[in-house]
Amino acid sequence: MSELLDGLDEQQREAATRLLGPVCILAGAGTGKTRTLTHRIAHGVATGVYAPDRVMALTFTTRAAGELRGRLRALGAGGVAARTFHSAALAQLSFFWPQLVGGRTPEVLPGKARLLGQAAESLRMRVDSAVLRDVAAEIEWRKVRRIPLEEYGRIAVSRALPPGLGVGGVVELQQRYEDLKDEQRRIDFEDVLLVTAGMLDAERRVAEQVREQYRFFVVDEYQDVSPLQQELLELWLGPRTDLCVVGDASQTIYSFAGASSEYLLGFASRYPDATEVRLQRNHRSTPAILAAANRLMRGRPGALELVAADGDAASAEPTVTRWDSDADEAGGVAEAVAAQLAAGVAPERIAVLYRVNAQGGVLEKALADRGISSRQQGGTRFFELDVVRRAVLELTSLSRTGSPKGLYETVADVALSIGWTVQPPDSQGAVRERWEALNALVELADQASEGTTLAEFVAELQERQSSRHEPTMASVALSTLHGAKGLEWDHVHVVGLSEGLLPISHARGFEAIDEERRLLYVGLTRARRTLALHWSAEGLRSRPREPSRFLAELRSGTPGAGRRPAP
Ligand SMILES: Nc1ncnc2c1ncn2[C@@H]1O[C@H](COP(=O)(O)OP(=O)(O)OP(=O)(O)O)[C@@H](O)[C@H]1O
Repeated sequence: MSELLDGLDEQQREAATRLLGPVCILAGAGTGKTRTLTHRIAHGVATGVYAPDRVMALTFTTRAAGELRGRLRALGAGGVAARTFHSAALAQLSFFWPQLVGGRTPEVLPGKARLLGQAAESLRMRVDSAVLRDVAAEIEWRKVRRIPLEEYGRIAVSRALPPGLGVGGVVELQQRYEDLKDEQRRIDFEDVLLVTAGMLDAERRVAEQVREQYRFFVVDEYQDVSPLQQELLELWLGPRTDLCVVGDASQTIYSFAGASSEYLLGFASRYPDATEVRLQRNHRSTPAILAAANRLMRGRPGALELVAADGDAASAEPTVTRWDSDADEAGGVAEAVAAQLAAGVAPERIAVLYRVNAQGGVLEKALADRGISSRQQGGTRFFELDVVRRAVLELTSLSRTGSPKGLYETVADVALSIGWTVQPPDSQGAVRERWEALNALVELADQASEGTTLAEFVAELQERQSSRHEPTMASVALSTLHGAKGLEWDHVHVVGLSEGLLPISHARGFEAIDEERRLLYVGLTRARRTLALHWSAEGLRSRPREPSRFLAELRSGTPGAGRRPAP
């Protein structure tokens, strides 16, 4: 048996050896989806079942595509295409457009706001940027579901539309936006998929050529597929069935963007001959954390019962702490983080998670007040930080002219010239962040394998930049629950577990509340070793708050719940 299968558990191996035909891998949080997927592809390539350039691995984010590419390369399957739906479609569109239509491919709009503003102006509608944002969201909602504008006009009456416009206004604005876009020969993000699907559907030659190129398809995080993406996937496949999907219905947290776990859960009925494999052995968290996570999802469609791969019976129960106010909560969490750091935990192994971005600021400050550096996920990207840009620029030019020193010394010299020091600065905030960033670059150079040249190192930095694969900085992670998807930390704090924050106040109705439940589930399952849940009893202007309904569900049978953590 190929040694690529050695590091897999039994269920993972079963999934990784089913190389042909329709395969559906229902995989819970922390069960090693990416490992299974990448080893499956690499196994297929190593055994000669797949020609690497005929495999297409699809993801939903650039970060996930980059991670997949990196892992496949490391497993000897670097020739496999790992792309987002969007980039795969754009590549095909750019290739076929000049042949079919002639001329250059239409420019893709970087966002909708500007053109929507022009559309509103030409209709003499007075709307502010918040309304334009809401209308842009409506356009996206409609297009990823493949709903024509006329039909949208009929269903929009039951949608929460931006104030002041009415259904007629929203439809009119959307129509004008589409017209302007056509006049200017531009397309938007969703059009990339719509136009590519249209092209494949209408032009047999194009469909045949694309199908000839790609024979085996793999989709990661399949619970996030939208009707539009599903349609494109079916067009890519044609009559063939060599499709492997991996997903977890309990982690569907992008319904607002069109994600639907229906396709994942309905796979077996669409492909009656499909092989279905369930991954339920969780390699990440302790049994106590998994018990809480399982309780939260019990009875939900597609929920998988997670079992700890290493059953450490002595694992600590998740704690629940009530605080008097948000400020107390932030201070208390910062104290708890300080205690974890003092006990020797590395900062990058700790995360504080919350529902909305705005909650991050107060936490960042509370941590900084205690001399703890933190980093908000989704803040300024690593490679966009000023010092990192300068360092990459200098390293790139040095790689061309050549450097007399070894890789580590060269990178350290460049970092020193930009302000890095061997010892970290005492101060926090921006100074510390710059230091951490340069230090992360120096560490990358330190960890590079023996004999890596400067040119190779620079190429790796560029690959990391394009795939958003950021090096780890020695700081505590602050992240929204959405931003935490796919990540893991030893110690996780989730704050704001009160009604109105989680579930968030605008989540009304069973479906919307269930999406909030799944968001919390994603948060809980990020924790490897300890999980601390927090809520505060007083909101803005001293308004009293109730604990989140989800806490009651987690609490049942959780002995440590309801108590303050031990000092
Ligand atoms: N067979 C295995 N043996 C040991 N560790 C494993 C195995 N499979 C996965 N892991 C580890 O378990 C953790 C979870 O794996 P991974 O991140 O791939 O899971 P996932 O299914 O993508 O999780 P999620 O959906 O929750 O983000 C990782 O730390 C990974 O290294």
